[in-house]
Amino acid sequence: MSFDGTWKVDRSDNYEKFLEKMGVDEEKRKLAAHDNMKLKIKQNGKQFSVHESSVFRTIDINFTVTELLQYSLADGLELVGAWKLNGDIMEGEFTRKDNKKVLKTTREIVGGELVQTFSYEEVKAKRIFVRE
Ligand SMILES: CCCCCCCCCCCCCC(=O)O
Repeated sequence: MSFDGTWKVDRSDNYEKFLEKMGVDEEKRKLAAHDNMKLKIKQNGKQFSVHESSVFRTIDINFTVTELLQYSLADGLELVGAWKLNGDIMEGEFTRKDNKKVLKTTREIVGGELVQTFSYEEVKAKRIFVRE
């Protein structure tokens, strides 16, 4: 199943607790709960381009699976890591540059929705995106 397309966040599960564990302050957590996140994804084999837009910012990220990628969160926190493909599932493992702790994330198409999971320090969350 292809990730290609424009996806908008529809609902989240435990996302605020995850952000809290990540150290995001309360004001930004409240905003993040209604961030209108959209991901426009294009895949060409192992190469991906992602156009991310939300109330916080709009950025373009290009990466090749398994190759190291630098990614800055909206509050400036920097991550380095890589996505890999495990069958139809994208699996990402990213290390925070500030404290060396690992954030894991996956993307998978489930029933026509894009489900992104997050895991950091035993706290797990999910965001579910629908096609725009
Ligand atoms: C505090 C907010 C946490 C959000 C965590 C996002 C983790 C994403 C990891 C890397 C994303 C690379 C670009 C992409 O594929 O969209």
